Amino acid sequence: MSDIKVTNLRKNYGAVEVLRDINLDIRSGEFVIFVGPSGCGKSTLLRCISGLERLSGGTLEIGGRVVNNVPASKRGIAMVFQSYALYPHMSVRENMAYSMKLRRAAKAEIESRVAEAARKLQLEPYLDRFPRELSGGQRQRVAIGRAIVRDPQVFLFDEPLSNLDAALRVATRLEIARLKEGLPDTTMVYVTHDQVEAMTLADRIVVLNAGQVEQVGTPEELYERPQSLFVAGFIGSPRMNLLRHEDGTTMGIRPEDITLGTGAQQGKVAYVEYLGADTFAFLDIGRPDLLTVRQTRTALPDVGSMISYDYPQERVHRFDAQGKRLG
Ligand SMILES: Nc1ncnc2c1ncn2[C@@H]1O[C@H](COP(=O)(O)OP(=O)(O)OP(=O)(O)O)[C@@H](O)[C@H]1O
Repeated sequence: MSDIKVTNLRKNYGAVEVLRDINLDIRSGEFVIFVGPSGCGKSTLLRCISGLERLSGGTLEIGGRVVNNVPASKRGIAMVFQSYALYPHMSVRENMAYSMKLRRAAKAEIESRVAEAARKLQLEPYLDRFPRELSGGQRQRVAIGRAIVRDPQVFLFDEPLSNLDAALRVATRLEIARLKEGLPDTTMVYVTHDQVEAMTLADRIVVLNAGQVEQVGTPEELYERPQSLFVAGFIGSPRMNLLRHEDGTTMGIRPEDITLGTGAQQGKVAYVEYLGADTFAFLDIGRPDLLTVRQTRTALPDVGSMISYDYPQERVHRFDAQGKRLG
């Protein structure tokens, strides 16, 4: 069992409270992703789970055991960072074998574990290369392989793909998705600021805001039923249109839920963005913010023209003056 239970966790640096009142239940084998704006405390929470940081309050349990005072090396976890930190003078094989050698594991066991990890991560052709002879994506896979070899109960990832270029990010993201399929019992906790990673990899996403949990849910729950204005504006790109009413309540409508060329409401096309499969039209509807409309494979409206728009009432999200979801 490798479930993680966080109860009333608090973390201060001196007088500065970075995390407060964090309560989380991460099930054994679950893939959970922390997202939130820069500085909200994602990495700090991950480091508290790993044992790299001490909690200022609350309890942390891994596999039913309180680990507040258990050192990082004894928690049965492996961590993969954004900087892969491979040993430059060791081959891929040696890098992956190193932790088991330190533990004085039997040679045959080391070999079979390294071979298994290399197979899972498609690193077999590179086992005798040195890190300098690998691409960034391959290096990151070696770093993941090094962690797999240790056979952790819990895998922690801190923005593992953020140093990779766009194409490698996609390829390595798919590797991580496959890895997750191949390790169904290993609990994975992952920090990212990339929405696509969060939406595609996570069983559940934890949205953090200023050191507190804002909402926990499946990608679909967060997208379809954001419980607060904060989550509504944070999850989804381009972001949800948020129209504030005089009574303080806010109405939200996602760009893809609006149709152009129909309906009684009108806006002036301020500009359009053509992205190939998608087109974004930005309408001036006499409010401070432009209305973003996402269309797929339709003719571009003319900039400067007036156009009608409509949206189904059942796609509208409503929030009270405190930013809480209504209904
Ligand atoms: N050692 C430290 N001493 C003091 N403050 C710290 C320390 N480490 C982090 N902080 C502060 O704690 C807050 C949370 O930092 P953290 O790195 O967890 O944020 P994050 O959500 O991971 O941000 P990012 O997305 O930018 O990486 C920040 O305001 C940061 O300045």
